[in-house]
Amino acid sequence: MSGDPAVIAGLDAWRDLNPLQQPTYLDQDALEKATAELAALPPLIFAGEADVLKAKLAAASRGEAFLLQGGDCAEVFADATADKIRNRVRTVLQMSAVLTYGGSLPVVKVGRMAGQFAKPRSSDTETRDDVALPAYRGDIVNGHDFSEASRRHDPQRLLRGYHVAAATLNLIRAFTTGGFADLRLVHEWNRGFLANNANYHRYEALAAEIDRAIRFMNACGADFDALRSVEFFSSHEALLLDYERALTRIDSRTGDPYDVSAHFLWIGERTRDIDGAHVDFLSRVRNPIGVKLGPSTTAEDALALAAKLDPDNEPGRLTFVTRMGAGVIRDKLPDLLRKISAEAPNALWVCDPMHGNTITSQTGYKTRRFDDVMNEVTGFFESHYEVGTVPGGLHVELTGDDVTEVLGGAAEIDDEGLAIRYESLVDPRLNHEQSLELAFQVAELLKQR
Ligand SMILES: O=C[C@H](O)[C@H](O)COP(=O)(O)O
Ligand SMILES: C=C(OP(=O)(O)O)C(=O)O
Repeated sequence: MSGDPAVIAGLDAWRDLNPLQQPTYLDQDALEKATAELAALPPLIFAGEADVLKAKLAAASRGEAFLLQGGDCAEVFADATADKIRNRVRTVLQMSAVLTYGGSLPVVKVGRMAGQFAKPRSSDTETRDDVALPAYRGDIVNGHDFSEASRRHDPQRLLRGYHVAAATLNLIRAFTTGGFADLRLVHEWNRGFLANNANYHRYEALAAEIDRAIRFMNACGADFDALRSVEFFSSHEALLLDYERALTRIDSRTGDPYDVSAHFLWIGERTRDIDGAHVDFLSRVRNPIGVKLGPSTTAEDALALAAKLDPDNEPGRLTFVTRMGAGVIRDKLPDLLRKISAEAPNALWVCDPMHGNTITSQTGYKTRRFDDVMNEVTGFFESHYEVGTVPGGLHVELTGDDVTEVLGGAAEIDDEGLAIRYESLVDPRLNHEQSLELAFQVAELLKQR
């Protein structure tokens, strides 16, 4: 038998399991060359950092912390600019300040960033004016332009994805450890936003309270070095198994495999088949991992996933991300929680209020209503409070920019308003102000714990 730890760990078993939602590469040699190059590149994260995150997620599952995971639906290579990355980081930091202060809980900050490049699609093709081309599957697979050349699945994009992820993560690390994330700048993060918006006024008031508390503690002689930097982790859907496999390494400390493309990886709703390739692959790496649970999830499905992905019930290992839809969460989730919590007591439960609430606007945009998003979050908290389990976090598609992709919110974006700045290439994201509004409302729900 081979002594190769990757073989022993079965890291290639997924190849025999007909993975869903994969690109179709016409040139297999080019794919092999690209993945060999990826496999020789340095890791994007260290296994020890993934372990630190795991311990923090374990705290969240016990109700001692709260997970905030957010970022683009699909990161775009051309948008990996300093401004856009800073805006997203700042949005997560501001939301986190609101949640920490309002909920009196540490917030674990995880970006859907530095690798969220691949998208599962409902259809393999997109048709415009009788021309059918492969669907856009994210910048790591093909281009968004509607031409044959752009939509071709190109393995070179795997390498570009790695380098853009590395540059993004580098800047995130600089922002979050170099002083930008210092809690004493809580006011600065709000600078430049519309003065006449209720959510920004509300944020200013909260920032003033935080300032006062900091000044008080300062006067008491507290040491504020710890406020200078924050821990900020990366995550993405582990969809492209050629990419994830090439970035999976054996940890020299423990001899265990870790997927070093991000700290946290999740399995999407479309690829969570218990016998499928994605579940098999992520069951074999030691990162903290998540799995999305949509409205069709049965207790048996979730129990089987827990048994396979987290057979030892390891604290912080498994996160269930529910995305039921505002209309059904109160019917579905309490029952699921009752049936699963005894068998998987250490699983962390997180709410994704976006993916069950997608609609098409009258003007033809793929959108969501802010009220539905909020309604699902409220249903999530109510379900946990009813059953006595822990509502442990939030997973949202958001941007730091002033886009108009989600209907409603304090700015009351309406059907016509969507056209003003609809920039997402796949799913609609909360803009900066809607994200803050969500955080304020979630802080209120956290207070009821
Ligand atoms: O982000 C989630 C999915 O990739 C997305 O909702 C699929 O969108 P589609 O139904 O337009 O393919
Ligand atoms: C595709 C996604 O979600 P889901 O798998 O829940 O549909 C996503 O989070 O990008």
